[in-house]
Amino acid sequence: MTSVALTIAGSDSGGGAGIQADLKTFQELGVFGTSVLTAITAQNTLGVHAVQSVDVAMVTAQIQAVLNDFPVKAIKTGMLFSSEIIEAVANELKAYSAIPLVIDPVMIAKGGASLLQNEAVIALRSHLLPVATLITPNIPEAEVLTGQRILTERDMKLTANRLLSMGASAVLLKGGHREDVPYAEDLFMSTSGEHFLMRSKRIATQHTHGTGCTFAAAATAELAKGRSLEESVVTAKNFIQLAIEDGIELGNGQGPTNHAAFRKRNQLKTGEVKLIERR
Ligand SMILES: Nc1ncnc2c1ncn2[C@@H]1O[C@H](COP(=O)(O)OP(=O)(O)OP(=O)(O)O)[C@@H](O)[C@H]1O
Ligand SMILES: Cc1ncc(CO)c(N)n1
Repeated sequence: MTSVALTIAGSDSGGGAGIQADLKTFQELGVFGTSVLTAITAQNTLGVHAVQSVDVAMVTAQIQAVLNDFPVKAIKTGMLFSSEIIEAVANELKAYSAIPLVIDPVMIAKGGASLLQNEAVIALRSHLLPVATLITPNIPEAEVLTGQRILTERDMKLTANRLLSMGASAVLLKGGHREDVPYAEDLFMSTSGEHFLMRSKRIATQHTHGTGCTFAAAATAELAKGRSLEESVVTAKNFIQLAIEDGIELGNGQGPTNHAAFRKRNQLKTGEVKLIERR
């Protein structure tokens, strides 16, 4: 049977992030993608030029339309924009707690534009973090969620632990923003005690628009296929590594990654991503 995943996120007219990145990633990983739009952004590789949120009632109607009809096996949230939308999403998903839920706590686009209203951080923390099967913050997002500064690997571990104590079942803290190390290293930690770092070569490129969305969407697709959390994040890391490595130079700014790279190579490049400190 075809595996189905749902993304609840914002539209990126530039196609590299948001709903568009999620649907492309689902498709590349062999999963049927459904979507609920929370906001529309007028966006390209140079930045976010305008944002308009979707009415809360319309967000709710989309979620009901999808979940009442499709056998959704994993759900991902991305840009949620306001506390009203966060509350509505949390409320609608209450009846579906058996479906794995990946929360990508999108706050700020790479160019600096805000994709989440300041006061909505509280709603994210209180309504979605506690029901997350996996939360995938980047370093600045994890700092906002916990109030802890992250400068070192030790800080990453302390912060991931803090996010678990705030209610998430597992945390994947992305290290893309750490410029003090020559590699791109993400930390996985779960309440079951599992813990490892995923290290890959840091690629020298400015074309990293949508890396976070793509990573979380790949993990969601794998969960929809019934893979374990650990397998899903490892595949997602391989997927994003190849997508960045095979970047397609489009636009005049921070370009998108190549969502087709993983399938094109048709295999995991073993050795590309190292798992370290596995416990
Ligand atoms: N230059 C790079 N080379 C290799 N991997 C990278 C690079 N930059 C980011 N990554 C990887 O991409 C994934 C996404 O991390 P990142 O911290 O960039 O997310 P993000 O800031 O949420 O992205 P965005 O906001 O653009 O969606 C992580 O697995 C990270 O290790
Ligand atoms: C719509 C949207 N969602 C998420 C991001 C974060 O990459 C973005 N730039 N745009």
